[in-house]
Order: sequence, then C-alpha cells, then structure tokens
Amino acid sequence: MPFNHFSHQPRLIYALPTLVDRTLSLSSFCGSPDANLDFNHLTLRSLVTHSLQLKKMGSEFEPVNVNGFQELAKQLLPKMYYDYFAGGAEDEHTLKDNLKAFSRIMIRPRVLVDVSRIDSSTTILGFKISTPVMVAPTALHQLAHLDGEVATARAAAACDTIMVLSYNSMRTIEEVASSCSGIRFFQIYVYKRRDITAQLVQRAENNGFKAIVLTADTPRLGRREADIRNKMIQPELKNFEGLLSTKADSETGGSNLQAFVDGTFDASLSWKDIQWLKSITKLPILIKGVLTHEDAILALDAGADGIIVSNHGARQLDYAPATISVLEEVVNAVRGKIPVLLDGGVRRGTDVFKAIALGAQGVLIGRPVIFGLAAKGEFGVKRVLRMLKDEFELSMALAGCPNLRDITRRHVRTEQEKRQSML
Ligand SMILES: Cc1cc2nc3c(=O)[nH]c(=O)nc-3n(C[C@H](O)[C@H](O)[C@H](O)COP(=O)(O)O)c2cc1C
Ligand SMILES: CCCCCCC(=O)C(=O)O
Repeated sequence: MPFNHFSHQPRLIYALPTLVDRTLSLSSFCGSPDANLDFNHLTLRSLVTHSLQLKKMGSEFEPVNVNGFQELAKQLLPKMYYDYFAGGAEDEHTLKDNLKAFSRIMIRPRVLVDVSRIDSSTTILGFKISTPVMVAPTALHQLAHLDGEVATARAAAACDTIMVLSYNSMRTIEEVASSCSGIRFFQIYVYKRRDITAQLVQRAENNGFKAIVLTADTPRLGRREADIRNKMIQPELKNFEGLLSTKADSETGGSNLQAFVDGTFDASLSWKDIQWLKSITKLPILIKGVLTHEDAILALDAGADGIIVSNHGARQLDYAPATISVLEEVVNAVRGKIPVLLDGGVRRGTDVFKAIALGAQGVLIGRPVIFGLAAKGEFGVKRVLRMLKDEFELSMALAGCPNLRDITRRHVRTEQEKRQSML
C-alpha cells in the first residue's frame, strides 16, 4: 500500500477532483513540470493537501530568519519526514551543543573602519562563490518538496554558491546536472559493492561535478530514535536504478532507512581506501567528518584536498563535540596546507563570522536548506541562502571587516579565553 503522509488531514480530500489541476500548476509551491511524480509514497491526495497547505502557510507567515523556515517546515511536513530532517542521534546532546557552542563565542568588533563596501566573496578549491556559505549534502530532498534536489541546485546556482549533492539524492546526478549551471561537488558513501560507488563517482565526474566529498563518519548509521519510533521509510533512490535495489525492510520494525544502510554501507572503509578513491577519479577529494587534529593529519597524509569539520549534524555519534568547538584544533593541525570547511549548527551570519575568524574557509548548511525547500521550494532555499549572506555581511560591517581577509582570530573570544582572562 502506498505510504500516505498526510492522513492526518482528511478534510481536504473531499475537494480533490477540482483541485488537482490547480495543484499541479502551483509551480512555485509544489513543483515545476519536470518534477518526478513517480514514487510510491507521494499519493495524489498528499500532493494536493501539501500544496494547499504550503500556499496558505507561505502567504501568512514570512520568516525573518532561517529558524522561521524550520517552524514553517514543522507545520507543513508529515511528522515522519520532519523528524527525519530535524532529528539527531540518541539524547540529541550534540544536536543542542552544535547551536549552543556558537552562542558561547563572542565577537570583538572594531569600530571606525570604512565599511561602506562589503565584499564577502571567496574561492573554495579555486571556485569563486558569492559568500562562504555552501549547501551541505543532505539526503532525500523529495520528501521535503517534489522538485527535490533540482530545486536546491537551482537555488544554489542562483545564489552563486556551491551545492554538495548527496549520494542519497532522490533526483539523479544527471537530472541535477542538466537542470542548471553552477558549481557542484558530489558526496559519497562507500558501498560494500565498490563497483557501484565507482560508477557513481564516474557519473558525477562525467556530469561536471568538481570535487568528491567522502563522508567518513558513517560506517554505520547513528541511532536516530525518532526514525525508529516512526518506522522511517526507505524511499527509492533513482541513482541506483538497475544497479541495486534500494528497498529495505527493518526486521525489528524500526527504521527502514537504517536497515538499508546496514545492508549496503561498507563499515570496513579505512584511510588506506583513499588511495583507491584517488585511483578512480581525477577530482579533488574532501574528507567530511573530521573532528580531531589526529584525523586532520591522517587526511593530509592520505592526500586529501580539503577537510570538512563535521559531526553530520549530530546524527551519528552523540556526545561528539560541537563542530565550532574543535575547528581551531583542526585548522592548527592542517597549517594552511588544504582548506578547512565546517558544518553543523550554522544558523546566523554571526555563526559564519565566528567560523571564518577561527580559520574556516567557509561553512556549509544542512537543515536550513531543507526547511527552506520544504516551506517554499527553490524560492525558499534562495531566501535561506540570501538571508545568511545578508546577515554575514552585516556582521562584517558591524565588526569592522570589509573583506573576508580582514576577519582575524582576534575578532572572536571563546569561552575558554574568557575564563582564562578572569583568572
Ligand atoms: C536530513 C539530513 C540528511 C543528511 N544526509 C547526509 C548525506 O546524505 N550525506 C552526508 O554526508 N551528510 C548528510 N547529512 C549531514 C549534513 O551534510 C551536514 O553535515 C549537517 O546537516 C550539518 O548540520 P546542520 O544541519 O546543523 O547545518 C544529513 C543531514 C541531515 C539533517
Ligand atoms: C537512503 C539512505 C540514507 C542514508 C543516510 C543519509 C544521511 O546521511 C543522514 O540521514 O544523515
């Protein structure tokens, strides 16, 4: 039986016959004509109710910051999907700490600096972007919006920034590549069937992706208890059509997504496999999920072209450190040899400022993009990216830093430094 994610809103079903056409034409809210309608969990009924909800909510509530998009998404999405997107592992300690750790860092503004012109543009691996905020790889965008990763890619391109496409996208590599221009990286997990991973890397390379992001923190899936309670579905992943069945059923009646990962991901992956990855692609390789100086050095030794300091949005190991709290440790270990990026809990322009001051070349955002997508499709993702850019540029102006290179370590004070100064 198809999974119906809007069964809690039965009243709207009665209006269905007259609404179908209107719904399908609400392109800004429910998807452009190229949207892939062919997946089993989005029934016609859910499509109609979802788009009506979006229209109503979207016009009544205009978020003024990226957290506002989360509120909208929470009201619009079926609980199972919202929980999957928003949730973290186990006690969600790290989930909260990713945000709190940013709030413990203070900014030391400098005044009477000419900030009449602010330029936040930068380059990452030689690719120019308008501001150092990129789109993190996140799975299953069609559970947020019918256009899925195509809408996200268009928004990222319109905002002149890099999108990292997830290995677990619901739109294919080719669909995303042909939907718009733009700089894109491709994130991978390594499957037990290495030949499949190699094929996807090749497809990304052939389709103009500019780098491979190897996610290193997921030998197994973290324990996301909301997904277990909700019996999270495992949607079809079109990238693997003809290569592998992406159906999975949890034997214990828990998360079907977890059952899928258990069956496919290669938990034996180790540093020596970076050589294998280098042998199958010419693209630069970034290692995502580094949280210690020890692993930063191993990444350098393995020949990585970049590091993403990440705890996977607190969805893997709970009680792993907040990413901003270990950024400097990694930056110091790398000593400028390769770029260090950060993700996890970035919700404000001031968070971007803090990460840059502590040595990151840029940041990536995960959930804010999904919530923007769920709330308002491509337009919502653009709004999220532009809000963060505007907020970041405002913080640059107010802290006396007209360019990125003007943001220095002395522009921030960590909790530890504050404590030391009081001794
Ligand atoms: C719903 C969701 C799905 C994700 N899927 C992936 C994925 O497929 N691959 C990956 O490397 N990271 C994935 N991540 C982790 C993100 O790339 C990123 O590390 C994290 O979202 C950053 O934290 P933030 O959501 O607080 O911005 C996912 C995160 C979320 C929230
Ligand atoms: C369809 C498989 C999803 C694997 C996990 C995606 C991910 O990294 C996350 O949810 O986090």
